[in-house]
Formats: sequence, structure tokens, C-alpha cells
Amino acid sequence: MKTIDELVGDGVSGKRVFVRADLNVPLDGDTITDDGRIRAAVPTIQKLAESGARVIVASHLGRPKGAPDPQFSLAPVAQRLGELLGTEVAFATDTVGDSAKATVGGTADGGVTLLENLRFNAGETSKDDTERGAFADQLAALADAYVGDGFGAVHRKHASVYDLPARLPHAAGYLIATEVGVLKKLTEDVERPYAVVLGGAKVSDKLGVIDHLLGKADRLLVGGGMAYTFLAAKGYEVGKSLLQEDQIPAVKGYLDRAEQLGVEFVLPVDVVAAAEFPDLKTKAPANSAVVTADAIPAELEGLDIGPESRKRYAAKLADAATVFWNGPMGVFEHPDFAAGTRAVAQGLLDSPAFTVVGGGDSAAAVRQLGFDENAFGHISTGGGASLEYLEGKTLPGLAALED
Ligand SMILES: Nc1ncnc2c1ncn2[C@@H]1O[C@H](COP(=O)(O)OP(=O)(O)OP(=O)(O)O)[C@@H](O)[C@H]1O
Ligand SMILES: O=C(O)[C@H](O)COP(=O)(O)O
Repeated sequence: MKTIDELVGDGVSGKRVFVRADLNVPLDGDTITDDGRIRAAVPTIQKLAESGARVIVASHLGRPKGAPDPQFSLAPVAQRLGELLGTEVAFATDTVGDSAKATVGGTADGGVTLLENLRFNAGETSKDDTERGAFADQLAALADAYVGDGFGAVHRKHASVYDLPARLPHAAGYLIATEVGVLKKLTEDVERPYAVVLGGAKVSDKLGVIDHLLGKADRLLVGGGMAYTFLAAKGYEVGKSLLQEDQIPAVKGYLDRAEQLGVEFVLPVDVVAAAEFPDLKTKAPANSAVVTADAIPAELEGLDIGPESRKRYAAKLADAATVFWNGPMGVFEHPDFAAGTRAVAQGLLDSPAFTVVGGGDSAAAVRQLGFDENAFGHISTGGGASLEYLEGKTLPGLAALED
């Protein structure tokens, strides 16, 4: 993989360099609630700008449906990126249209432009190679070189991640290099006991990883929205909790295999539940109750792991030598459901283990709950991406950067 330093060494002054970043940050309206992914993108952009390149930054945000949708606009990100870079970032209000062409055309050497959300174009995420390729052709026309640096999206076979680098001279940015360097250590000789903590809401994306982790980890601690499919697989009533019903047979298989392999599965024994999903804007008290995990009342939704589970999870982390954590244990954005995530974060800090925290929301949770991010071994910007890397899968966005 060519490095960004090599690309810069070849000379980028006056060249249009397309940087595929992952600026998919959590937003409350148009307020960025955690700018970690924007900060992580800065070193690469800065290096290119200082070297005289005309930098075109592009990213997705959220999951719009292939057409413009104002709630997923990157406009607030352009503003924040400018503040962090200490320079104005020009914002194109489309991705490959007149605004993008004019804004990129008007970018001076050392200047930075951010394009509007790549996923406002159906070609970005299309499963059809021709449709994706056609969109990649339009993106390629805007640039002379490509730098892949959106680690959080390298597991997506999307036009800007996978098809575009094939059309331009390309290199890997600093963030990708750092992320891969750390995660590689976890796939080689990992120090044991190795505990993996999984949670979050993207359940269907993440359940598959467990299959692979069963052969690698010594302990699997499951919380967040994921946990309820496991509880249901054990035959428990999960009420209105997040449930991936079609995955129950697979999950039953994981539980059986774990038993055969001697891998410890740690599931919640109690949960904090409420009748309604909490209001994350007003953060109004949620009228929650602690219930046992084997009988969640039909009218309640599990939204965090309970106090007894927190103790058990912390104990399983206390003597681990390596921990990988992806996905919050509950709806940490609301104070009534943040205790499980806080307990796991504290458990990691109290443990002598080398700790890697992966995921946009997981990293945001750690910071929002007031923990010092530098106290963790590594905070990865990739959730699904880091999990798939650990799974040993070929990631489209990394494969595409190889020579
Ligand atoms: N029990 C639950 N029910 C519903 N949502 C939950 C539950 N527990 C956690 N969540 C939600 O999960 C979300 C984070 O999940 P996600 O899988 O996106 O995490 P991540 O891997 O850190 O991020 P990413 O994959 O986006 O990088 C949070 O917004 C949180 O509110
Ligand atoms: O948040 C993430 O994990 C990345 O930005 C990828 O987003 P996606 O899951 O919507 O592809």
C-alpha cells in the first residue's frame, strides 16, 4: 500500500487530491455531538494542504436513501472541519454536480473543499457494479489522485471506497495506517485472557462477527441492542426490546459452539427497561425499571444492562489481558440508560488489559461520559470496520488501496 508520505513525495502541489474520509458523526439537529471522527481526519487533510494540494474531502453521513435529505447534510461538518484546520472549508452543496465542479474548480493550491454527502447519490451504495462504476467515474473526473482515509467505512463496497481508487493514483492516509497497525496486533499474538465486549444497535451487521470471534476470544460479553436476540435464543421473553428474530437459530448455534469450545458467553442477568424509547433531545426522565433478563414484561423495552450485570461484566474485564470493545451497552445518550456503558468503560480503565475501543458511537460514548480517551490503549474510529478487520475478512476499502 502506498503511503500518503510517498504520494506527497511524488509531488501533489497544484493537484486535486480526493480524500475519502469517514465524517459520519453523531448529530443533534445540526449540532455535532461528538467530533472525534472529524479530528481523526485532520492530519491527512492538513498534510496534503500544507503540501500545496487542492484537497477534496468526501464522506457519507447517516443512511440517506440515495437522494438529497437535509437532515443528513454535511454542512455542519464543513464548518467544524474549518475550525479544526484553522482555515475556511468551501462546501459544495452536491457531490458531482454543478456546485461540486465549481467549488473544486475554484479551490486554490492548499485549499480544502468538502463535498455534500456521497450517499445522496444512489450510485454510491449500489449493489450494481455498473451503477457504482458510473458514479465513481463522475467522482474521478473531479480529481487527479485519491487518498483512502475513511477507516470507519472500509468494510463497505461503495463507489467512493472501492471503485474510485481503481480509477486514480492512490495511497492510504494516516488514519488508516494507524488503525490497521493497532488492529493487526489483535489478529496476531494476542495476550490472554482476551475478552470481547459487543453491544450497540447495528445488530444484523455485527452478529456474524461472533462466529469468527468464537475461535479467537476467551470471553464474549454481550450487551446493548444485541443482547436481546441472545436472550430470546435462550427462550426468554424480551418484551419490546430490539430483536433480530431471523438470527435466533444462528445465535443458538453460537451459544452451543461456545460451550463446546469453552468460550465464556456473558449475557445480562438484569436490564433497565422502559415502556417507551427515551427522548434523547429533552433527556426527560424515562420512568425506567430494573427487571430480570429472563422475563422482560411484554410492554417493556430493554435499554441498558442492569446493576447486577454491570458488576459481572466489570469482574470479567478485571483480569483480562486484552479487551476489544465495540458498541454501547445501552442507550447511553440518555442519562437513565448510560450506567452500563459507563461501567464497561470504567471496567476497562480499572483492568490492566490492553484495550481497544472501536466504533463511532462507542468512542463518542466514552468521551461524552467524561472519560479521558487517552487512558484507553486505542480508540478506533471504525465500528463495523474494526469488527470485520478482526474477523479476518478482506475489506474492500483496504484491498482497493493495494498496488
Ligand atoms: N438496548 C438498546 N436498544 C436500542 N438501542 C440501543 C440499545 N443499546 C444501545 N443502543 C444504541 O446503539 C447505538 C450505537 O450502536 P452502533 O452499533 O452504531 O455502535 P458503534 O459500533 O459504536 O458505531 P458505528 O458502527 O456506527 O461505528 C447508540 O446510539 C445506542 O443508543
Ligand atoms: O458509523 C459507521 O460504522 C461507518 O461510518 C459506516 O456507516 P454505515 O454502517 O452506515 O455504512
